[in-house]
Amino acid sequence: MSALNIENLQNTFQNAVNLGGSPGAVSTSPTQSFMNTLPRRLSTSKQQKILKPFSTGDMKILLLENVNQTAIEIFNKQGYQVEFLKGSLPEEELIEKIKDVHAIGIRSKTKLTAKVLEHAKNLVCIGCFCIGTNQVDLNFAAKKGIAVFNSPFSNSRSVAELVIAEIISLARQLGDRSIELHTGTWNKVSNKCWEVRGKTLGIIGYGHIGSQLSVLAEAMGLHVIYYDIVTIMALGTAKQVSTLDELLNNSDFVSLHVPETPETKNLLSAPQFAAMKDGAYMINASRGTVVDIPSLIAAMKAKKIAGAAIDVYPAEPRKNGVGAFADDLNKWTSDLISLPNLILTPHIGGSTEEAQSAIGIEVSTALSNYINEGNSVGSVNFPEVSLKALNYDQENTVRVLYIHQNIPGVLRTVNNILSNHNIDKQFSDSHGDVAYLMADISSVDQSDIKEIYEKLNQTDAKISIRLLY
Ligand SMILES: NC(=O)C1=CN([C@@H]2O[C@H](COP(=O)(O)OP(=O)(O)OC[C@H]3O[C@@H](n4cnc5c(N)ncnc54)[C@H](O)[C@@H]3O)[C@@H](O)[C@H]2O)C=CC1
Ligand SMILES: O=C(O)C(=O)COP(=O)(O)O
Repeated sequence: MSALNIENLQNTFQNAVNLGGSPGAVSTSPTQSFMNTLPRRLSTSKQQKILKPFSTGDMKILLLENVNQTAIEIFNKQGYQVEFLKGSLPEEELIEKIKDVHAIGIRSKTKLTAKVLEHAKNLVCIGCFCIGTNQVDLNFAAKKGIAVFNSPFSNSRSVAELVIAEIISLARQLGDRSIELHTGTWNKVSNKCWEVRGKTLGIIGYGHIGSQLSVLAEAMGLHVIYYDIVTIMALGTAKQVSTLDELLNNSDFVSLHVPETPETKNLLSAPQFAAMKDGAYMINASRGTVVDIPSLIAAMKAKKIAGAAIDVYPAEPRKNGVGAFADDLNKWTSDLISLPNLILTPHIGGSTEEAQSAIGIEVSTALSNYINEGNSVGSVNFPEVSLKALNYDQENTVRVLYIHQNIPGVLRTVNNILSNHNIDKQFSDSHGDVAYLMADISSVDQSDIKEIYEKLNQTDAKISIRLLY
Protein backbone atom coordinates (compact mmCIF):
# COMPACT_ATOMS: atom_id res chain seq x y z
CA MET A 1 0.00 0.00 0.00
CA SER A 2 1.48 3.36 -0.96
CA ALA A 3 1.88 6.15 1.52
CA LEU A 4 -0.74 8.06 -0.41
CA ASN A 5 -3.24 5.25 -0.02
CA ILE A 6 -2.64 5.02 3.68
CA GLU A 7 -3.22 8.72 3.99
CA ASN A 8 -6.41 8.45 1.99
CA LEU A 9 -7.65 5.67 4.19
CA GLN A 10 -6.81 7.65 7.29
CA ASN A 11 -8.77 10.54 5.87
CA THR A 12 -11.58 8.14 5.22
CA PHE A 13 -11.69 7.35 8.86
CA GLN A 14 -11.27 10.83 10.06
CA ASN A 15 -14.34 11.60 8.04
CA ALA A 16 -16.30 8.44 8.55
CA VAL A 17 -16.11 7.74 12.22
CA ASN A 18 -18.50 8.80 14.84
CA LEU A 19 -21.98 8.92 13.51
CA GLY A 20 -23.54 8.75 16.92
CA GLY A 21 -26.63 10.51 18.17
CA SER A 22 -30.19 9.72 17.56
CA PRO A 23 -31.90 11.46 14.64
CA GLY A 24 -32.57 15.03 15.57
CA ALA A 25 -29.82 15.18 18.19
CA VAL A 26 -27.60 18.20 17.78
CA SER A 27 -24.47 16.78 19.29
CA THR A 28 -22.86 13.41 19.69
CA SER A 29 -22.22 11.51 22.84
CA PRO A 30 -18.46 11.19 23.26
CA THR A 31 -18.82 7.43 23.56
CA GLN A 32 -20.43 6.96 20.17
CA SER A 33 -18.40 6.21 17.12
CA PHE A 34 -18.75 4.90 13.61
CA MET A 35 -16.51 2.84 11.41
CA ASN A 36 -16.67 2.12 7.76
CA THR A 37 -14.06 0.08 5.91
CA LEU A 38 -11.26 -0.16 8.44
CA PRO A 39 -8.02 -0.57 6.48
CA ARG A 40 -6.46 -3.89 7.40
CA ARG A 41 -2.89 -2.74 7.06
CA LEU A 42 -2.94 0.21 9.39
CA SER A 43 -0.80 -0.16 12.48
CA THR A 44 -2.42 -0.91 15.83
CA SER A 45 -1.78 2.58 17.08
CA LYS A 46 -3.53 4.03 14.06
CA GLN A 47 -6.40 1.62 14.52
CA GLN A 48 -6.73 2.66 18.13
CA LYS A 49 -6.78 6.26 17.07
CA ILE A 50 -9.47 5.37 14.58
CA LEU A 51 -11.52 3.70 17.27
CA LYS A 52 -11.57 6.84 19.36
CA PRO A 53 -14.78 8.83 19.31
CA PHE A 54 -15.11 11.50 16.66
CA SER A 55 -17.55 14.31 16.17
CA THR A 56 -20.54 14.03 13.86
CA GLY A 57 -19.07 17.19 12.38
CA ASP A 58 -16.73 14.94 10.42
CA MET A 59 -19.61 13.58 8.35
CA LYS A 60 -19.76 15.04 4.86
CA ILE A 61 -23.04 15.30 2.95
CA LEU A 62 -23.12 16.54 -0.64
CA LEU A 63 -26.48 17.86 -1.83
CA LEU A 64 -26.98 18.50 -5.55
CA GLU A 65 -29.85 19.75 -7.72
CA ASN A 66 -31.29 22.31 -5.31
CA VAL A 67 -32.49 19.82 -2.71
CA ASN A 68 -34.95 21.57 -0.41
CA GLN A 69 -33.91 23.68 2.57
CA THR A 70 -35.82 21.35 4.92
CA ALA A 71 -33.19 18.69 4.26
CA ILE A 72 -30.32 21.07 4.93
CA GLU A 73 -31.89 22.03 8.25
CA ILE A 74 -32.23 18.41 9.33
CA PHE A 75 -28.65 17.58 8.35
CA ASN A 76 -27.36 20.71 10.08
CA LYS A 77 -29.15 19.67 13.27
CA GLN A 78 -27.28 16.39 13.13
CA GLY A 79 -24.05 18.38 13.03
CA TYR A 80 -22.99 17.04 9.63
CA GLN A 81 -20.96 19.09 7.16
CA VAL A 82 -23.27 19.95 4.29
CA GLU A 83 -22.22 21.12 0.84
CA PHE A 84 -25.11 22.36 -1.29
CA LEU A 85 -25.08 22.92 -5.05
CA LYS A 86 -28.01 24.19 -7.12
CA GLY A 87 -27.31 22.12 -10.23
CA SER A 88 -26.09 18.66 -11.06
CA LEU A 89 -22.43 17.95 -11.88
CA PRO A 90 -20.73 16.63 -15.01
CA GLU A 91 -19.31 13.14 -14.55
CA GLU A 92 -15.68 14.11 -13.97
CA GLU A 93 -16.56 16.67 -11.29
CA LEU A 94 -18.96 14.24 -9.68
CA ILE A 95 -16.25 11.59 -9.48
CA GLU A 96 -13.93 14.04 -7.73
CA LYS A 97 -16.58 15.18 -5.25
CA ILE A 98 -17.97 11.74 -4.44
CA LYS A 99 -14.57 10.40 -3.36
CA ASP A 100 -14.81 12.27 -0.14
CA VAL A 101 -18.43 12.21 1.02
CA HIS A 102 -20.39 9.85 3.28
CA ALA A 103 -23.82 10.60 1.85
CA ILE A 104 -25.03 12.23 -1.34
CA GLY A 105 -28.43 13.74 -2.04
CA ILE A 106 -29.58 14.02 -5.65
CA ARG A 107 -32.77 14.45 -7.70
CA SER A 108 -33.58 13.04 -11.12
CA LYS A 109 -30.63 14.42 -13.14
CA THR A 110 -27.50 13.15 -11.41
CA LYS A 111 -26.36 9.84 -12.84
CA LEU A 112 -24.77 7.67 -10.17
CA THR A 113 -23.40 5.00 -12.48
CA ALA A 114 -21.08 2.13 -11.54
CA LYS A 115 -18.22 4.24 -12.94
CA VAL A 116 -19.03 7.10 -10.57
CA LEU A 117 -19.80 4.90 -7.55
CA GLU A 118 -16.53 3.01 -8.02
CA HIS A 119 -14.81 6.15 -6.70
CA ALA A 120 -17.15 6.57 -3.72
CA LYS A 121 -14.80 5.15 -1.13
CA ASN A 122 -16.55 6.59 1.92
CA LEU A 123 -20.13 6.57 0.71
CA VAL A 124 -22.58 4.96 3.12
CA CYS A 125 -25.90 5.98 1.57
CA ILE A 126 -27.57 7.82 -1.31
CA GLY A 127 -30.73 9.89 -1.03
CA CYS A 128 -32.85 10.36 -4.15
CA PHE A 129 -34.90 13.41 -3.21
CA CYS A 130 -37.56 12.36 -5.74
CA ILE A 131 -39.57 9.27 -6.72
CA GLY A 132 -37.52 7.85 -9.60
CA THR A 133 -34.36 5.89 -8.82
CA ASN A 134 -33.47 4.97 -12.42
CA GLN A 135 -30.57 7.46 -12.31
CA VAL A 136 -28.71 5.26 -9.79
CA ASP A 137 -27.12 1.88 -10.48
CA LEU A 138 -29.01 0.26 -7.62
CA ASN A 139 -27.44 -3.20 -7.90
CA PHE A 140 -23.92 -1.87 -8.04
CA ALA A 141 -24.61 0.36 -5.04
CA ALA A 142 -26.00 -2.59 -3.04
CA LYS A 143 -22.99 -4.73 -3.89
CA LYS A 144 -20.77 -1.94 -2.56
CA GLY A 145 -22.82 -1.78 0.64
CA ILE A 146 -24.39 1.58 -0.21
CA ALA A 147 -28.06 1.90 0.75
CA VAL A 148 -30.31 4.00 -1.52
CA PHE A 149 -33.41 5.80 -0.28
CA ASN A 150 -36.07 7.80 -2.13
CA SER A 151 -39.38 9.53 -1.49
CA PRO A 152 -41.99 7.16 -2.90
CA PHE A 153 -45.03 9.43 -2.96
CA SER A 154 -44.42 12.96 -1.63
CA ASN A 155 -44.69 14.56 -5.09
CA SER A 156 -47.35 12.22 -6.57
CA ARG A 157 -50.17 14.68 -5.99
CA SER A 158 -48.20 17.51 -7.62
CA VAL A 159 -47.69 15.43 -10.77
CA ALA A 160 -51.35 14.38 -10.88
CA GLU A 161 -52.51 18.00 -10.55
CA LEU A 162 -50.18 19.12 -13.36
CA VAL A 163 -51.60 16.41 -15.63
CA ILE A 164 -55.16 17.53 -14.86
CA ALA A 165 -54.17 21.07 -15.85
CA GLU A 166 -52.64 19.74 -19.06
CA ILE A 167 -55.69 17.66 -20.01
CA ILE A 168 -57.87 20.78 -20.01
CA SER A 169 -55.15 22.93 -21.56
CA LEU A 170 -54.74 20.53 -24.48
CA ALA A 171 -58.49 20.10 -24.98
CA ARG A 172 -58.88 23.90 -25.16
CA GLN A 173 -55.57 24.64 -26.96
CA LEU A 174 -54.70 27.01 -24.12
CA GLY A 175 -50.98 27.05 -24.79
CA ASP A 176 -51.42 28.21 -28.36
CA ARG A 177 -54.04 30.86 -27.50
CA SER A 178 -51.74 32.24 -24.82
CA ILE A 179 -48.67 32.35 -27.09
CA GLU A 180 -50.75 34.04 -29.83
CA LEU A 181 -52.01 36.76 -27.54
CA HIS A 182 -48.53 37.27 -26.05
CA THR A 183 -47.48 38.15 -29.58
CA GLY A 184 -50.51 40.35 -30.26
CA THR A 185 -52.89 37.98 -32.10
CA TRP A 186 -56.55 37.73 -31.00
CA ASN A 187 -57.72 34.28 -32.18
CA LYS A 188 -61.14 33.45 -30.70
CA VAL A 189 -61.98 29.91 -31.93
CA SER A 190 -64.05 26.92 -30.85
CA ASN A 191 -63.06 24.59 -33.68
CA LYS A 192 -61.62 21.37 -32.19
CA CYS A 193 -61.83 22.75 -28.66
CA TRP A 194 -63.60 20.37 -26.29
CA GLU A 195 -64.98 19.90 -22.80
CA VAL A 196 -63.30 17.02 -20.99
CA ARG A 197 -66.55 15.85 -19.40
CA GLY A 198 -67.53 12.44 -20.79
CA LYS A 199 -64.19 11.84 -22.53
CA THR A 200 -62.00 8.84 -21.75
CA LEU A 201 -58.64 9.11 -20.01
CA GLY A 202 -56.29 6.14 -20.45
CA ILE A 203 -53.66 5.88 -17.73
CA ILE A 204 -50.59 3.75 -18.39
CA GLY A 205 -49.13 2.73 -15.03
CA TYR A 206 -51.67 2.81 -12.19
CA GLY A 207 -49.29 3.30 -9.27
CA HIS A 208 -49.13 6.22 -6.85
CA ILE A 209 -49.43 8.92 -9.50
CA GLY A 210 -51.67 7.10 -11.98
CA SER A 211 -54.24 6.20 -9.32
CA GLN A 212 -54.20 9.73 -7.85
CA LEU A 213 -54.81 11.12 -11.33
CA SER A 214 -57.66 8.65 -11.77
CA VAL A 215 -59.53 10.04 -8.75
CA LEU A 216 -59.07 13.68 -9.81
CA ALA A 217 -60.07 12.96 -13.42
CA GLU A 218 -63.29 11.18 -12.44
CA ALA A 219 -64.26 14.20 -10.34
CA MET A 220 -64.25 16.22 -13.59
CA GLY A 221 -66.48 13.70 -15.35
CA LEU A 222 -63.83 11.81 -17.33
CA HIS A 223 -64.17 8.03 -17.75
CA VAL A 224 -60.94 6.35 -16.65
CA ILE A 225 -59.39 3.17 -18.00
CA TYR A 226 -55.92 2.00 -17.13
CA TYR A 227 -53.27 -0.47 -18.19
CA ASP A 228 -50.66 -1.89 -15.82
CA ILE A 229 -48.46 -4.98 -15.82
CA VAL A 230 -49.91 -5.99 -12.46
CA THR A 231 -53.54 -6.28 -11.45
CA ILE A 232 -54.42 -3.27 -9.34
CA MET A 233 -57.61 -2.39 -7.51
CA ALA A 234 -59.60 0.20 -9.46
CA LEU A 235 -60.49 3.42 -7.67
CA GLY A 236 -63.94 4.92 -8.20
CA THR A 237 -65.43 3.59 -11.42
CA ALA A 238 -62.10 3.25 -13.27
CA LYS A 239 -61.55 0.00 -15.19
CA GLN A 240 -58.35 -1.92 -15.79
CA VAL A 241 -57.92 -3.09 -19.38
CA SER A 242 -55.87 -6.13 -20.26
CA THR A 243 -53.72 -4.82 -23.13
CA LEU A 244 -51.98 -1.61 -24.01
CA ASP A 245 -53.70 -1.63 -27.41
CA GLU A 246 -57.12 -1.79 -25.77
CA LEU A 247 -56.23 1.33 -23.81
CA LEU A 248 -54.84 3.14 -26.85
CA ASN A 249 -57.84 2.24 -29.06
CA ASN A 250 -60.33 3.67 -26.57
CA SER A 251 -58.74 6.75 -24.98
CA ASP A 252 -59.18 10.42 -25.86
CA PHE A 253 -56.29 11.27 -23.54
CA VAL A 254 -53.37 8.95 -22.82
CA SER A 255 -51.17 9.74 -19.81
CA LEU A 256 -48.01 7.83 -18.93
CA HIS A 257 -47.03 7.05 -15.33
CA VAL A 258 -44.56 4.19 -15.54
CA PRO A 259 -40.97 4.06 -14.24
CA GLU A 260 -37.96 4.02 -16.56
CA THR A 261 -37.13 0.35 -17.12
CA PRO A 262 -35.88 -1.63 -20.14
CA GLU A 263 -39.54 -2.65 -20.74
CA THR A 264 -40.86 0.92 -20.78
CA LYS A 265 -38.27 2.22 -23.27
CA ASN A 266 -40.20 3.57 -26.28
CA LEU A 267 -43.42 2.15 -24.85
CA LEU A 268 -45.17 4.63 -27.12
CA SER A 269 -43.66 4.54 -30.58
CA ALA A 270 -45.04 4.60 -34.16
CA PRO A 271 -47.30 1.48 -33.85
CA GLN A 272 -48.77 2.73 -30.57
CA PHE A 273 -49.51 6.21 -31.96
CA ALA A 274 -51.15 4.48 -34.93
CA ALA A 275 -53.34 2.52 -32.49
CA MET A 276 -54.59 5.68 -30.77
CA LYS A 277 -57.92 7.33 -31.67
CA ASP A 278 -57.75 10.03 -34.34
CA GLY A 279 -57.37 13.38 -32.65
CA ALA A 280 -56.30 11.92 -29.27
CA TYR A 281 -53.91 13.66 -26.89
CA MET A 282 -50.78 12.33 -25.18
CA ILE A 283 -49.19 13.41 -21.90
CA ASN A 284 -45.80 12.23 -20.69
CA ALA A 285 -44.70 13.22 -17.19
CA SER A 286 -42.95 9.91 -16.46
CA ARG A 287 -39.51 9.57 -18.08
CA GLY A 288 -38.18 10.83 -21.41
CA THR A 289 -37.18 7.37 -22.59
CA VAL A 290 -40.79 6.12 -22.49
CA VAL A 291 -41.93 7.99 -25.63
CA ASP A 292 -40.12 7.90 -28.95
CA ILE A 293 -40.06 11.61 -29.77
CA PRO A 294 -39.59 11.31 -33.57
CA SER A 295 -42.69 9.05 -33.71
CA LEU A 296 -44.66 11.59 -31.69
CA ILE A 297 -43.55 14.38 -34.01
CA ALA A 298 -44.62 12.32 -37.05
CA ALA A 299 -48.02 11.50 -35.48
CA MET A 300 -48.61 15.16 -34.64
CA LYS A 301 -47.58 16.37 -38.08
CA ALA A 302 -50.02 13.84 -39.58
CA LYS A 303 -52.75 15.28 -37.24
CA LYS A 304 -53.27 11.80 -35.82
CA ILE A 305 -52.42 13.26 -32.40
CA ALA A 306 -54.16 16.58 -31.74
CA GLY A 307 -51.92 17.71 -28.93
CA ALA A 308 -49.33 16.60 -26.41
CA ALA A 309 -47.71 17.69 -23.17
CA ILE A 310 -44.14 16.69 -22.44
CA ASP A 311 -42.48 17.25 -19.07
CA VAL A 312 -39.57 14.81 -19.38
CA TYR A 313 -36.97 14.29 -22.11
CA PRO A 314 -34.46 11.62 -23.14
CA ALA A 315 -31.68 14.07 -22.20
CA GLU A 316 -32.20 16.96 -19.83
CA PRO A 317 -29.97 19.95 -19.00
CA ARG A 318 -28.00 19.80 -15.75
CA LYS A 319 -29.10 23.26 -14.66
CA ASN A 320 -31.52 26.08 -15.45
CA GLY A 321 -30.67 28.60 -18.13
CA VAL A 322 -31.41 29.95 -21.59
CA GLY A 323 -30.26 27.74 -24.43
CA ALA A 324 -29.59 24.67 -22.28
CA PHE A 325 -32.75 22.95 -23.51
CA ALA A 326 -31.82 23.48 -27.16
CA ASP A 327 -28.34 22.01 -26.58
CA ASP A 328 -29.63 18.83 -25.02
CA LEU A 329 -32.48 18.29 -27.41
CA ASN A 330 -30.94 19.72 -30.53
CA LYS A 331 -31.96 16.66 -32.56
CA TRP A 332 -35.62 17.52 -32.21
CA THR A 333 -35.88 21.09 -31.00
CA SER A 334 -36.82 22.77 -34.24
CA ASP A 335 -39.46 20.16 -35.04
CA LEU A 336 -40.89 20.22 -31.53
CA ILE A 337 -41.18 23.97 -31.12
CA SER A 338 -42.97 24.38 -34.44
CA LEU A 339 -45.78 21.94 -33.53
CA PRO A 340 -49.16 23.40 -32.55
CA ASN A 341 -50.84 22.43 -29.27
CA LEU A 342 -47.67 21.03 -27.78
CA ILE A 343 -47.01 21.96 -24.15
CA LEU A 344 -43.34 21.72 -23.19
CA THR A 345 -42.41 21.99 -19.51
CA PRO A 346 -38.94 21.63 -17.93
CA HIS A 347 -39.51 18.53 -15.76
CA ILE A 348 -41.63 20.37 -13.19
CA GLY A 349 -44.15 17.62 -12.42
CA GLY A 350 -42.97 17.27 -8.83
CA SER A 351 -41.79 20.85 -8.43
CA THR A 352 -44.13 22.41 -5.90
CA GLU A 353 -43.30 23.94 -2.53
CA GLU A 354 -45.39 21.29 -0.78
CA ALA A 355 -43.74 18.34 -2.50
CA GLN A 356 -40.18 19.58 -2.24
CA SER A 357 -40.50 20.50 1.41
CA ALA A 358 -42.01 17.09 2.29
CA ILE A 359 -39.39 15.22 0.24
CA GLY A 360 -36.59 17.15 1.95
CA ILE A 361 -37.83 16.09 5.38
CA GLU A 362 -38.60 12.50 4.39
CA VAL A 363 -35.33 11.62 2.66
CA SER A 364 -33.00 13.49 5.03
CA THR A 365 -34.69 11.74 7.97
CA ALA A 366 -34.25 8.35 6.32
CA LEU A 367 -30.57 9.06 5.62
CA SER A 368 -29.95 10.29 9.16
CA ASN A 369 -31.65 7.19 10.58
CA TYR A 370 -29.48 4.97 8.46
CA ILE A 371 -26.29 6.84 9.27
CA ASN A 372 -26.92 7.12 12.98
CA GLU A 373 -28.78 3.90 13.74
CA GLY A 374 -28.27 1.61 10.76
CA ASN A 375 -32.01 1.41 10.09
CA SER A 376 -32.57 0.68 6.41
CA VAL A 377 -36.39 0.66 6.33
CA GLY A 378 -37.54 2.30 3.10
CA SER A 379 -34.34 1.53 1.19
CA VAL A 380 -35.00 0.65 -2.46
CA ASN A 381 -31.93 -1.53 -3.03
CA PHE A 382 -31.18 -3.04 0.35
CA PRO A 383 -32.59 -5.50 2.87
CA GLU A 384 -34.94 -3.55 5.14
CA VAL A 385 -33.64 -4.05 8.66
CA SER A 386 -34.25 -2.08 11.83
CA LEU A 387 -33.83 -2.32 15.56
CA LYS A 388 -35.24 0.09 18.06
CA ALA A 389 -33.00 3.06 18.88
CA LEU A 390 -29.75 2.09 20.50
CA ASN A 391 -29.47 3.10 24.13
CA TYR A 392 -26.19 4.95 23.95
CA ASP A 393 -26.24 5.59 27.71
CA GLN A 394 -25.93 1.90 28.34
CA GLU A 395 -22.20 1.28 28.68
CA ASN A 396 -20.41 -1.56 26.93
CA THR A 397 -23.11 -1.94 24.32
CA VAL A 398 -22.26 -1.93 20.62
CA ARG A 399 -24.46 -2.07 17.54
CA VAL A 400 -22.91 -4.20 14.81
CA LEU A 401 -23.94 -3.38 11.24
CA TYR A 402 -22.62 -6.10 8.97
CA ILE A 403 -23.45 -5.99 5.27
CA HIS A 404 -22.45 -9.16 3.47
CA GLN A 405 -22.89 -11.39 0.46
CA ASN A 406 -26.02 -13.50 0.69
CA ILE A 407 -24.34 -16.93 0.82
CA PRO A 408 -24.76 -19.90 3.19
CA GLY A 409 -22.95 -20.07 6.52
CA VAL A 410 -22.34 -16.38 7.10
CA LEU A 411 -24.60 -15.99 10.12
CA ARG A 412 -22.97 -18.96 11.82
CA THR A 413 -19.53 -17.37 11.32
CA VAL A 414 -20.65 -13.96 12.53
CA ASN A 415 -22.46 -15.31 15.56
CA ASN A 416 -19.35 -17.29 16.49
CA ILE A 417 -17.41 -14.03 16.45
CA LEU A 418 -20.03 -12.32 18.61
CA SER A 419 -20.59 -15.31 20.89
CA ASN A 420 -18.38 -14.12 23.77
CA HIS A 421 -20.81 -11.26 24.31
CA ASN A 422 -24.46 -11.03 25.07
CA ILE A 423 -26.46 -10.64 21.86
CA ASP A 424 -29.35 -8.48 23.11
CA LYS A 425 -31.09 -8.13 19.77
CA GLN A 426 -30.50 -9.30 16.24
CA PHE A 427 -32.24 -8.74 12.90
CA SER A 428 -31.08 -10.02 9.57
CA ASP A 429 -32.58 -9.96 6.09
CA SER A 430 -31.50 -10.33 2.50
CA HIS A 431 -32.29 -8.64 -0.82
CA GLY A 432 -30.96 -10.48 -3.85
CA ASP A 433 -27.22 -11.00 -3.48
CA VAL A 434 -26.87 -8.73 -0.48
CA ALA A 435 -27.73 -9.40 3.16
CA TYR A 436 -27.63 -7.18 6.20
CA LEU A 437 -27.28 -8.14 9.84
CA MET A 438 -27.90 -5.74 12.72
CA ALA A 439 -27.05 -6.89 16.21
CA ASP A 440 -26.91 -5.09 19.55
CA ILE A 441 -24.35 -6.75 21.77
CA SER A 442 -23.51 -5.99 25.39
CA SER A 443 -20.66 -6.86 27.75
CA VAL A 444 -18.21 -5.33 25.32
CA ASP A 445 -15.22 -3.22 26.28
CA GLN A 446 -12.90 -1.08 24.12
CA SER A 447 -10.40 -3.84 23.37
CA ASP A 448 -13.25 -6.21 22.45
CA ILE A 449 -14.48 -3.69 19.88
CA LYS A 450 -11.21 -3.75 18.05
CA GLU A 451 -11.09 -7.54 18.10
CA ILE A 452 -14.70 -7.88 16.92
CA TYR A 453 -14.01 -5.47 14.12
CA GLU A 454 -10.89 -7.26 12.98
CA LYS A 455 -12.54 -10.67 13.01
CA LEU A 456 -15.59 -9.46 11.11
CA ASN A 457 -13.34 -7.69 8.66
CA GLN A 458 -11.59 -10.96 7.85
CA THR A 459 -14.80 -12.83 6.96
CA ASP A 460 -14.95 -13.67 3.26
CA ALA A 461 -18.55 -12.60 2.78
CA LYS A 462 -18.08 -9.08 4.22
CA ILE A 463 -19.12 -6.12 2.11
CA SER A 464 -18.92 -3.44 4.77
CA ILE A 465 -18.98 -3.10 8.53
CA ARG A 466 -19.94 -0.34 10.89
CA LEU A 467 -19.86 -0.47 14.66
CA LEU A 468 -21.96 2.09 16.50
CA TYR A 469 -21.30 2.76 20.17
N1 LIG B 1 -42.36 14.53 -14.02
C1 LIG B 1 -41.99 14.47 -12.77
O1 LIG B 1 -41.56 15.45 -12.18
C2 LIG B 1 -42.12 13.18 -12.03
C3 LIG B 1 -42.03 11.98 -12.70
N2 LIG B 1 -42.14 10.80 -12.00
C4 LIG B 1 -42.07 9.55 -12.76
O2 LIG B 1 -43.30 8.86 -12.63
C5 LIG B 1 -43.04 7.49 -12.47
C6 LIG B 1 -44.22 6.81 -11.82
O3 LIG B 1 -44.31 7.23 -10.47
P1 LIG B 1 -45.24 6.47 -9.42
O4 LIG B 1 -46.64 6.47 -9.85
O5 LIG B 1 -44.91 7.05 -8.11
O6 LIG B 1 -44.65 5.01 -9.52
P2 LIG B 1 -45.32 3.67 -8.97
O7 LIG B 1 -44.19 2.71 -8.83
O8 LIG B 1 -46.19 3.94 -7.82
O9 LIG B 1 -46.24 3.21 -10.19
C7 LIG B 1 -45.73 2.80 -11.43
C8 LIG B 1 -46.71 1.81 -12.02
O10 LIG B 1 -46.26 1.48 -13.34
C9 LIG B 1 -46.49 0.10 -13.53
N3 LIG B 1 -45.63 -0.39 -14.62
C10 LIG B 1 -44.31 -0.69 -14.59
N4 LIG B 1 -43.89 -1.11 -15.79
C11 LIG B 1 -44.98 -1.06 -16.61
C12 LIG B 1 -45.18 -1.37 -17.97
N5 LIG B 1 -44.18 -1.82 -18.73
N6 LIG B 1 -46.42 -1.22 -18.49
C13 LIG B 1 -47.44 -0.79 -17.70
N7 LIG B 1 -47.31 -0.49 -16.40
C14 LIG B 1 -46.09 -0.61 -15.85
C15 LIG B 1 -46.19 -0.53 -12.19
O11 LIG B 1 -46.75 -1.81 -12.06
C16 LIG B 1 -46.80 0.50 -11.25
O12 LIG B 1 -48.13 0.20 -10.93
C17 LIG B 1 -41.76 7.48 -11.64
O13 LIG B 1 -41.06 6.27 -11.78
C18 LIG B 1 -40.98 8.63 -12.22
O14 LIG B 1 -40.17 8.17 -13.27
C19 LIG B 1 -42.37 10.79 -10.66
C20 LIG B 1 -42.48 11.95 -9.97
C21 LIG B 1 -42.30 13.25 -10.58
O1 LIG C 1 -39.66 12.34 -8.51
C1 LIG C 1 -39.29 12.08 -9.67
O2 LIG C 1 -39.04 10.94 -10.06
C2 LIG C 1 -39.15 13.17 -10.62
O3 LIG C 1 -39.08 12.94 -11.80
C3 LIG C 1 -39.01 14.54 -10.12
O4 LIG C 1 -37.68 14.82 -10.34
P1 LIG C 1 -36.99 16.15 -9.80
O5 LIG C 1 -36.90 16.02 -8.30
O6 LIG C 1 -37.87 17.27 -10.20
O7 LIG C 1 -35.66 16.14 -10.46
